Amino acid sequence: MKKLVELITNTWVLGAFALAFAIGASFADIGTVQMWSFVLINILLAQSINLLTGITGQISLGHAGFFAIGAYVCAAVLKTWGIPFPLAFVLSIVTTAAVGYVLAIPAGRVREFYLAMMSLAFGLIVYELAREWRGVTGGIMGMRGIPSSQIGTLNLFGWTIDTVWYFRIILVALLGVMLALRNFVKSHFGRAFFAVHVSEIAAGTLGISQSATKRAAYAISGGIAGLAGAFYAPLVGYLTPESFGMMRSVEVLVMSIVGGLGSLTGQVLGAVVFTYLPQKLQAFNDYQYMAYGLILVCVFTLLPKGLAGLLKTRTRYCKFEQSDLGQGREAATPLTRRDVQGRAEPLIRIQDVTMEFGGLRALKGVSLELRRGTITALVGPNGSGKSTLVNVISGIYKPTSGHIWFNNEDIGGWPSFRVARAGITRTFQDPRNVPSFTVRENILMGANRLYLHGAVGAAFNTGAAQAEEMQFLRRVNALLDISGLAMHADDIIGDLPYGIQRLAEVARALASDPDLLMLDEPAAGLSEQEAEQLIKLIRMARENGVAVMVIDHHMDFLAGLVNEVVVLEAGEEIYRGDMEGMRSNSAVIEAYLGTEEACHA
Ligand SMILES: Nc1ncnc2c1ncn2[C@@H]1O[C@H](COP(=O)(O)OP(=O)(O)OP(=O)(O)O)[C@@H](O)[C@H]1O
Repeated sequence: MKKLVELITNTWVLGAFALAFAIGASFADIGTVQMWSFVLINILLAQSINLLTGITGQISLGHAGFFAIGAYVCAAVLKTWGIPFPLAFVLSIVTTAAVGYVLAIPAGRVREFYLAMMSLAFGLIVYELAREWRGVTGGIMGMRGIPSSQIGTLNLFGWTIDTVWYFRIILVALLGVMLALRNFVKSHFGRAFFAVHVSEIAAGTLGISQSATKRAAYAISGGIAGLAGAFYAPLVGYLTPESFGMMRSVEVLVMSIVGGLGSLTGQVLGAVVFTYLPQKLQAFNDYQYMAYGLILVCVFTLLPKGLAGLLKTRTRYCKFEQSDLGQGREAATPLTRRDVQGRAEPLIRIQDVTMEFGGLRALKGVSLELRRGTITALVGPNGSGKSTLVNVISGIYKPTSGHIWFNNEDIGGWPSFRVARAGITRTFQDPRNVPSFTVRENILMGANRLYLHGAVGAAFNTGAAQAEEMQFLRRVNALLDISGLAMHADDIIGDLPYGIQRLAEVARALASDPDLLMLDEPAAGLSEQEAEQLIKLIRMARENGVAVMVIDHHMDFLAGLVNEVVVLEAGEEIYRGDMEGMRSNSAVIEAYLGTEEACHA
């Protein structure tokens, strides 16, 4: 099955299919070709909502709003200005992308039910505008006289575009959009979009700006839906608000879910089914919506991954597979070697940092310096403020007061993505990988902050984009080898044991080539062998000049690994020095007394 799916989704095979349909359109009756065009428009719509909802995780209950804007803008400029229709299409795309970008500003700040309500409101506002802005849209009486392929009034520089040619134009545009989307999804942008979907906090610590990612997703998704609308207007030649109501938005979302959220191939299946199904169900007369509903319920319960689940295929989030990397090419070094000699000044200086949560002071004027090429352990009883300190340094919390000096800048209060881009990375107490990604894709995501090529390079899969991806994949390979994860490289990480997920998260943090690496209880739940691999990774980071801070309760693990220990108690530093001194320090013993950690210590 996998081979079959790979075959039918191969670019050349898809091209051959498209060519067959393009030629076949000359022999099919006009009604059939018109129907094919509707399928293509629905595929565009499904791809558009899939990018926003399936990949970026931003539910959209008002997607028909973008479709409507695209259609009305195209229709209005074609009717009133008489410009060539490709230009009208560009205007539709630009307008809907701009609307999407602006909508993302409020929508990007809310989640779940609030986001659903906001997107619903967007769809309703556009629908009401279409009904009430009679001067432009014709209101409920509709907009007539749009140059149409059906009645032969659509022209391009004197060439009349009939239904068959119009279908061919939509087909070419759709293929272009799908290829660009496929390239985009497999790039660091696709991985960033999905990272935001899974955990906005973790995405931030990988250098991914949550708000910029959402704005980009809304703009691209809006632009594609706008293009679908632009194609729709001359196809039907007549627009009424009823084509863009709430039902249309729901239909688009359902089409994408039934096809398989997240799957590009699934969207094609969903769109085909949902263009033909309502027609076929007309045979049930008054009961057609009941039959429609029943089919939906069955699909949702029996096929949780939609029709794409039947194909047993998954969307890849990486441009190359292991086999593409080639054997015997020069091995990459996993980290850039930082010169430590003669750099006595600390890499990061935490100065008098206080963090309050309401009335609770989790950190009380903590000061700390970390140097390149050293490992510092941060220990202390539960609730002493260790994770809070890591959260403050990594930009997840804004400190109530104090400074964090890094490269001569006070980064205290910077957003997490900015901190990560500056070279500070971390792992979490509970690993925050992307469960549906492979180990390789997860680790590659760590390199996100280092990519230089932009969205256009990613969509067109330029040579520079490929070279960069290849370069980071080689680094990932080196990290896979060092961490002992090579045999799991292409396994889905969510299916693997906890210890492997933890190791992969550490490898992912290292893939960002950080200056400062902070590990929050990295050894918890690891087997002895996995703990050894972890130690190897941490030592390798130190040898390359990375400053490492490790929170852990396991003194056996820390002993022999760290250069310095800092002990926190109730948000204050109570000890700083070596492991030996810590074991005999009375303040430390008192802090731990009666707790489980005392036994370890
Ligand atoms: N977001 C938050 N809101 C309110 N209180 C918080 C928040 N985060 C941490 N705290 C509180 O701050 C204190 C320090 O918590 P923190 O998680 O930093 O401790 P810790 O030393 O990492 O503990 P553990 O070893 O159990 O992880 C605790 O009292 C905790 O309840």
